[in-house]
Amino acid sequence: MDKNIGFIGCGNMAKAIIGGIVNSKLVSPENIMASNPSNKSLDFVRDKYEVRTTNNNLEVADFSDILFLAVKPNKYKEIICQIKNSVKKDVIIVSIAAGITIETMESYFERDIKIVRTMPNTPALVGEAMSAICGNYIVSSEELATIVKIFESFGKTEIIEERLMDAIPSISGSSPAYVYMFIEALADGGVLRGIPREKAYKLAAQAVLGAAKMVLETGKHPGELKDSVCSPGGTTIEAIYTLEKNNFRGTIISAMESCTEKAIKMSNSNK
Ligand SMILES: NC(=O)C1=CN([C@@H]2O[C@H](COP(=O)(O)OP(=O)(O)OC[C@H]3O[C@@H](n4cnc5c(N)ncnc54)[C@H](OP(=O)(O)O)[C@@H]3O)[C@@H](O)[C@H]2O)C=CC1
Ligand SMILES: O=C(O)[C@@H]1CCC=N1
Repeated sequence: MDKNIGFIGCGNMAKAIIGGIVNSKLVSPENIMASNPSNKSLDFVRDKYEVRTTNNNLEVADFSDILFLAVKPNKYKEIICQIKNSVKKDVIIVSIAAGITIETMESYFERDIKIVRTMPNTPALVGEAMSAICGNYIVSSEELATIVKIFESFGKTEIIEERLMDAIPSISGSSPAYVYMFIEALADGGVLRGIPREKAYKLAAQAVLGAAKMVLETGKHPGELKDSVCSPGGTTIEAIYTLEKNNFRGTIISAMESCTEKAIKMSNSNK
């Protein structure tokens, strides 16, 4: 792709996306530039992915046809005020922040500007991100398709109505964290019974990967797939009974509600 892609902020999420894009070879490293106040993560992406780096956000603003704002949500106002007069006229701004609406970003820019609001996740680094995407009224369908192509270089995408964006962290943006906790718990349970820890992580993580692939590739309902694991009178149904008694599903849905409430609160407070 013949576009310059910039990243203001080079933390966990920017590093994952840069790694995903470079690994996919969609864009050549010299067409990617990242800025950050401290050098550690810049040195990392420069050494590992051979992308351009700078401490100067304005240099990235000036360079980019597509500009990712990869800072914390509470920095968006400050960053947009800093760069708004330095970005290219037709730049597409890509937000990856939880809890910042398109309307809020438009108000920070104080003029018509192309904005695509997204919610990716860190598995971008291994080409397995899940990203929700929506554009503002100025972004054409071709421009949105270009952004989707970039996100598809490091994972899967869904176009989502903006009114649903505050619910996306709970299901795919933040959920890798709970899945890691689940994998850690599975491994601990194995270690409790004498399975060596490294083998326990592999056994647990591959079981989660395989189960996720079954949902995505068979198209079967997760309940049907669960039933096929539960031999009558067998081991699995004992585990299911314990999970149900301990409100496994209710606990996950409650956690997701907390996540979404936080995103809504952030969207309101960032206005
Ligand atoms: N982590 C995740 O799983 C996901 C995160 N997101 C979103 O991604 C965004 C970034 O999150 P994440 O990567 O986790 O956060 P990090 O804290 O890892 O990264 C933020 C980066 O911004 C840098 N920064 C701070 N101030 C400035 C500035 N003035 N100019 C340029 N860069 C600056 C920080 O540098 P320094 O450390 O030197 O201060 C840091 O490297 C957030 O908006 C978040 O909502 C979205 C989906 C998933
Ligand atoms: O914790 C956060 O706020 C960010 C957004 C989604 C994942 N991490």
